[in-house]
Amino acid sequence: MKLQLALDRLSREECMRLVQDTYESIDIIEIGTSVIKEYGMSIVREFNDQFPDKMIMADMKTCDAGGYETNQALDAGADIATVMAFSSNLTIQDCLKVGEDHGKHVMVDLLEVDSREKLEHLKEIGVEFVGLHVGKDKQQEGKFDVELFNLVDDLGLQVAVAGGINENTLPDIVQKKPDILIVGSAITKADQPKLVAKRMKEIINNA
Ligand SMILES: O=C(CO)[C@H](O)[C@H](O)COP(=O)(O)O
Repeated sequence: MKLQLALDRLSREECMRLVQDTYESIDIIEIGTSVIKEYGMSIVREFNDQFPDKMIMADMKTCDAGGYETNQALDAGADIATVMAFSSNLTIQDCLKVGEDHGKHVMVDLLEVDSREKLEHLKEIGVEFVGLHVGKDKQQEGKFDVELFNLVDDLGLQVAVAGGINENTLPDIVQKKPDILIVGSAITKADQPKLVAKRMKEIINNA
């Protein structure tokens, strides 16, 4: 299980400081959608150059022009790009093809998806890696809950999880053994991000 630090709604300098602070505890750096919208691919390039030992996810949240956008992210140095599950099959398949051509990964973000049928369909069209995700706004109604795992049970997919995960909810979530635990605000808004990231990594390692 890997710990991914999600950088959202932060300046370039804040992102840099947070990664430096938490460096020892994180496995993957996520350049969040809001940060990509602010700085574009240049920040993906910069973080890839600065932190060659870490994987980079560019949270593109692509929903159209899949091949083009995935190429942008992977060319800039991202190891993983994201596409939304509600996109057309053609969009998702174009993203997958570009990922394959680069020898890199594409994660299909399941934001607002609650049908098992949809998951089976994604699998049929070649999807191997999905993200169970409670969106930032939806978190007002409740954060990531382990029941969400029912959507992906026994499908043989790689699974990332995200949506307000914190130190209190992490112990239950790690019991489900997702491949990637994506944590944003619980670390980035903490008074001591380094300490929180360290404790979360310990919970993951001890699971
Ligand atoms: O993709 C995202 C928002 O759309 C975030 O990366 C994800 O939700 C993790 O951040 P947080 O832990 O703050 O919810």
